[in-house]
Amino acid sequence: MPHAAAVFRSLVGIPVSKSQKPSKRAIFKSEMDLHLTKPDDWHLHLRDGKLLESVVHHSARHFGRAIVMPNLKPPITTAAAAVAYRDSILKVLPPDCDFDPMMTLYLTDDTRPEEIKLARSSGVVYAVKLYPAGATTNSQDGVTDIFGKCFSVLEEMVKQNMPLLVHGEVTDANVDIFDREKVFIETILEPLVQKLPQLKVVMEHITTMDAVKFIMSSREGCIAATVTPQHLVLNRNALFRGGLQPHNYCLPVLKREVHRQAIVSAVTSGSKRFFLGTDSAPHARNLKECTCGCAGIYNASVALSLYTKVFEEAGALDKLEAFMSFNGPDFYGLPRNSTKILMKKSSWRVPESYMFTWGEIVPMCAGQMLDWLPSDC
Ligand SMILES: NC(=O)N[C@@H](CC(=O)O)C(=O)O
Ligand SMILES: [Zn+2]
Ligand SMILES: [Zn+2]
Repeated sequence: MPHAAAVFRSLVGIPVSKSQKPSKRAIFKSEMDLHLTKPDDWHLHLRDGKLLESVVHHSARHFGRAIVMPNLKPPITTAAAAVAYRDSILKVLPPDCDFDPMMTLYLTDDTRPEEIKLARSSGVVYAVKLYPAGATTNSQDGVTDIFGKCFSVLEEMVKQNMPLLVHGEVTDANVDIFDREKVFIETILEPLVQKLPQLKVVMEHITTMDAVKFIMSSREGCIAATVTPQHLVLNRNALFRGGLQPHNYCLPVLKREVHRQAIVSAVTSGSKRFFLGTDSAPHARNLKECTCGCAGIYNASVALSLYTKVFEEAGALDKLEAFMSFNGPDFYGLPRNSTKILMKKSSWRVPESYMFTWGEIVPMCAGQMLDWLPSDC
C-alpha cells in the first residue's frame, strides 16, 4: 500500500519528498489541479418531463454514472417502468454523452418477489429503494411495514444480490424530527440486518453520528452509506440564518454541528464504507419559497466543488478520489470508471438561479464563490 501522502502527491503532480505529510499550509498556498477518476453519483433525483431536460446536463457533464431515484409521480414500481424511465433520460442527454443512468425500483407494500427477478434480468435496475410511507418527497406510496409486508421481497433481493437503498427516518409524528434517523436505526435497520445479514444495504444521505457509528460497526462490503454535500458543509443553523432559508431545507433535515463533524471525519478517514451520493433534488423555486415548501436541495452543479473543499479543509485530499470514484463501484461490484476529470483550483461564482422557460431552480450556495471548478481533462 503506498503511503497516503505519496498518493496525495501523485494526485497533485508533485514529486514525493522526504516530508511525507502534506501540511495544511501547503495545500492552501499552492495552486494545484487534481486529476481524478471520473466520479459517480450514487443518489440522484433526475425527475421527468421539463425538469429532467433542465437538470440532467449538470450531472451528465462530470459524473460517469448515477443511481437514479424512483420517486416520480407515479413512482417507478416495476422493471418495465424503470426501463422506460431510463429510455426517457437517454433521449434528453446531449449527443456523444456517455452518462449511464442506473435505475432503481420504488418498494411498496405490494411489490412482489417476481418483480425483483424482472428487475435483475432487465440489466438496468441496480437497487430497490425503501421510502417509509410519508417520510419525504413523493413517499406516500412507500412502505408502511417493512417486516410485515416486504419480507419475501427482501429475501428475493438477497438471492439476486440486489441492494436495498434506505431513506432512514421513522415517520411517527411523535418522534422529534431531529431524532428520526437515530430511531430508524434502532427500530428498523438493526433488526433488519440481524434478520437478513446477507442483504446489502445502503443507508442514504446520512446525517448523524449515530448513523456513522452504525455503519462503522456493521459488516464492510454489506452495509454502506452515501453522503451529501449539504450534510458535510452545513449544520441546522443554515436553516434559520438571517431568516428562514427554504433552499437549505432537505430531508433528513440538517443536524447539529457535532453530527456534521462526525460525518466529515467518517468520509475523510478513508473508510470504504462511505461514498458520494449528492441527493441533488431539484424543485421549482415557487415550490420551495411558499407556505409549505418542498424538501430537497439542488446541488448537482456545486457538489464536486463542495466535496473537494471538505477534503481539502480536512487535509485529506489524498482520500477524495476513493470517496468520489472508487468506494461506490467497489460496493456495487462494478468496474471503476476509466476516464478522468480535472478539479481545477479556480474560483467561480454559483449562479443565483438557473432560468428555464417553465420557471427557475435555485441551486445550493446560490450567488456564493466556490474554490474548485470541475472540468474535463
Ligand atoms: N432529500 C430531499 O429532501 N428530497 C428528495 C427525497 C429524498 O431523497 O428524501 C426529493 O425527491 O426531493
Ligand atoms: Zn431520502
Ligand atoms: Zn434523495
